[in-house]
Amino acid sequence: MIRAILTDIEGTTSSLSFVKETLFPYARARMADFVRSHAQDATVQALLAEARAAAGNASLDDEGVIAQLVRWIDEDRKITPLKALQGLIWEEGYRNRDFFGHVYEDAVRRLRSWHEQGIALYVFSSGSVHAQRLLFGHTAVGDLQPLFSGYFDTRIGAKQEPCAYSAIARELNLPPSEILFLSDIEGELDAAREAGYKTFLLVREGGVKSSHHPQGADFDAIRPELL
Ligand SMILES: CSCCC(=O)C(=O)COP(=O)(O)O
Ligand SMILES: [Mg+2]
Repeated sequence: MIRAILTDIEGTTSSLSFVKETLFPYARARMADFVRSHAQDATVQALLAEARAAAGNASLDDEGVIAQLVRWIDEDRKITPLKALQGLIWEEGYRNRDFFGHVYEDAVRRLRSWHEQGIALYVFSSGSVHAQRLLFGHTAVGDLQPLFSGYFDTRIGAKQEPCAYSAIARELNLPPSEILFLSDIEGELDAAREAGYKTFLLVREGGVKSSHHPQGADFDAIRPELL
């Protein structure tokens, strides 16, 4: 019996195009100004130090770090300090209503229904926990944060490593076999399955099918017998 559902965001609850065509360009265009204007902020300083470590170059100056961060955005690298900085930049975008967090209608409906049934809902995304809360807190249908019991990002581990899913199960205090993980990426589902989770692949528009995970086009394809 499934007691908790852990969901990915990009390509799963939310469209790839919202992340790649709205969020990423918004942060890319503002990264340099944001870093320069917050260079004295302790949180930003710590993230820049983490970015230098991830780049393997402790002596990079701020302009060098900015250039590295922009390269990572262009390469869609899931580097933890980059993801944290993007979240801080997106905060302004949500606050100014430059965009809403995109969540598919079927995902909103099923998340609400599972929440009503008492199934605990969690998020696991490469986007920072702050960015996850912002996205679900500012959707076109309102604040969806009350549906979720918790959020995880790559600070707990990489999404294609089974140990990340084991660590999340420990945090949830649940056996992995009672957690269903939803994602659009087979490698993430393989890692979750190796950790003992149940899995479901979302094959939304342009998505890639799997030979070995239950799958469907949207959340409505997640049949009650899977839960
Ligand atoms: C939290 S919204 C932005 C998502 C993001 O930055 C990203 O890289 C997508 O990662 P996911 O693990 O949700 O596929
Ligand atoms: Mg995804």
